[in-house]
Amino acid sequence: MTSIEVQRLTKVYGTARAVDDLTFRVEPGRVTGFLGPNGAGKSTTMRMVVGLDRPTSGTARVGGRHFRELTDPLRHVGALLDSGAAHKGRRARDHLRFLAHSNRIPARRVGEVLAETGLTTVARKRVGTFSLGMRQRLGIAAALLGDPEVLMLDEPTNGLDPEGIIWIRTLLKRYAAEGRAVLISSHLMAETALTADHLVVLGAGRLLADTPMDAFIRAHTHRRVRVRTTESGRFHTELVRAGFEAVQDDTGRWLVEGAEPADIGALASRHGIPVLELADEAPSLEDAYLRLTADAAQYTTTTPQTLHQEV
Ligand SMILES: Nc1ncnc2c1ncn2[C@@H]1O[C@H](COP(=O)(O)OP(=O)(O)OP(=O)(O)O)[C@@H](O)[C@H]1O
Repeated sequence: MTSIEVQRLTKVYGTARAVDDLTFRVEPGRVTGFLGPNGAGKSTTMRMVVGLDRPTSGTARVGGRHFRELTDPLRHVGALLDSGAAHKGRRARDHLRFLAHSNRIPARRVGEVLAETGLTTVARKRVGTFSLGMRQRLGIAAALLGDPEVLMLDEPTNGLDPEGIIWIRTLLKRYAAEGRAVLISSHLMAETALTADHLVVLGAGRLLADTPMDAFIRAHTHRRVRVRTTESGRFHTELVRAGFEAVQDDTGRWLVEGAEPADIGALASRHGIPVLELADEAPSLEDAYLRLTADAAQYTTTTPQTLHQEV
């Protein structure tokens, strides 16, 4: 089983450190979500993994080897970094045939990946006539062509329709379940929460978190209970008296921080306050991510040398 190993990886453009002393591993058997604000260094890291950019220092390896040392690299690493990479005048099938031939991949794989990505009926069309979503599917088909142990996709859902988004989610999970290493960058938090088991989060080129999804959400959010009552004012008074912190949303519901529904239900009952709604608000990946990146941005402006690493 193969992993991606990034070790003290640094890329400097001029005076900017696009990637800054980054160390993490993408383990086989799970989907790793690669998150970070625009310009955090995700694409640059991925480009260095597949040898499209040269590190200023440090290493990025696949199964212990540099990408350039791999024979027939598409058979080891499938990558989608730029769905516009295929020549516009070329037919989709010919594009894949060329890639298969140059990587000594059996020609039958071309038909298989066209079918897998839903492109069979447009295989003879020129790439220049493709929609954004079709180009994205072709990029994914190219990544899958060599039946690789490692899959690395930059924003795989870009341009995909709702059916396509479910399809790629299912495919990535299946690949991981087969023991492959899967790394996907994304800005779509709800989608990442459904797809990834593990997260690597960057901020300004540095590692902010390398942690299982559940642990990440737990570490950066509080549980909240949402309550609607007919006696809002009295309920709030009793909450405060019992030591709870609560804010009211614009629908009049109270959001009680760090509370359990049973405690809040019991409190309301003790004081004879009718409860119309009582719900556990599951914290989201988006909440956790925004909290972490906001904290990190604040921290970097004050103490740039000692950015917290949650590894
Ligand atoms: N070829 C280049 N020359 C100069 N600077 C570059 C180059 N490529 C990337 N950068 C800079 O490196 C930093 C990291 O960019 P990168 O594209 O890796 O971020 P990203 O996390 O993938 O962002 P996004 O979420 O917007 O795709 C940015 O500040 C970017 O401007």
